[in-house]
Amino acid sequence: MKKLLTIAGSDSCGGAGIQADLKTFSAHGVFGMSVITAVTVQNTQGVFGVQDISPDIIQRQIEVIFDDISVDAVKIGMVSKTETIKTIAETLSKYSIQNLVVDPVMVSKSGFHLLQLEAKEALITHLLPMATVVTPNLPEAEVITGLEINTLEDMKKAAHIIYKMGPKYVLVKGGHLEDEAVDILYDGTVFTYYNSPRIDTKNTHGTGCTLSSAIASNLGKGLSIVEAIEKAKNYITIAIENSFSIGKGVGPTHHFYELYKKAGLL
Ligand SMILES: Nc1ncnc2c1ncn2[C@@H]1O[C@H](COP(=O)(O)OP(=O)(O)OP(=O)(O)O)[C@@H](O)[C@H]1O
Ligand SMILES: Cc1ncc(CO)c(N)n1
Repeated sequence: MKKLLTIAGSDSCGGAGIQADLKTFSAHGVFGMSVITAVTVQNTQGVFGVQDISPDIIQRQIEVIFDDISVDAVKIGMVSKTETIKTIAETLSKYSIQNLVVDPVMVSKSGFHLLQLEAKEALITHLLPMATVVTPNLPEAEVITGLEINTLEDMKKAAHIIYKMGPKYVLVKGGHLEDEAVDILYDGTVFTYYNSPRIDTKNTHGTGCTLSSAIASNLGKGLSIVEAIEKAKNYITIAIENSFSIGKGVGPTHHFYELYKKAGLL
């Protein structure tokens, strides 16, 4: 079985963060491992607090995994603050990482800062150059580039600027666009479009975490970047189509829809 690692924050209500990543890994038939960077106090209505894990414990979690297990792909999500980012980058650089998906998580859908404002520079300097692919949503791409992004042309411009920061590929996600959910991949030369109709639901908690973990799973299984994103886009679209309410706010996507259907559990 392929072995996947997520380095991210815990979401107590289970729809985003580490919990979404591990569910996505399981749905892809890969073995999921986790290094927790921060514990959030979170439900479907918002994020109400955060406790960062100490850099030493983050470093040692990463080291014991890589010293023991060969990891086929890594996904990085919520990294909270500068010290955490530097620790992750320094520790990972001691190992040869095959596939690294960096989801530059900044602000939750409810508006909570999951990345401290001053940590943006560290994320750009230390994590983006290590990434196989970086997956900003529109607000994140705006913060990283300083552009205002409203159109597909703006998304392409942003992808170009982010590409220059060092990742091998950039995927600018259009989940925040009005009509269609178009994601654009840039490899330094060619733009590849991934289109899906906009699904009319409020239950989109953890869509970004789920997509980036699905991409990491597919890269870990040896798919090319274009195929890995194509399959991941298909997976997230089905997960959003079958999303559901669990509380009073923004509900999670369905990580296991296809599997449950096959198993007769729906
Ligand atoms: N309503 C929707 N209908 C169809 N696809 C969507 C919708 N919302 C998001 N997506 C898709 O989900 C994926 C994740 O994109 P999105 O921009 O929502 O990430 P995100 O904002 O980082 O998510 P989060 O911060 O909640 O984890 C993309 O492929 C995007 O196109
Ligand atoms: C822990 C965590 N990571 C990422 C996100 C972004 O969806 C979230 N809401 N919570």
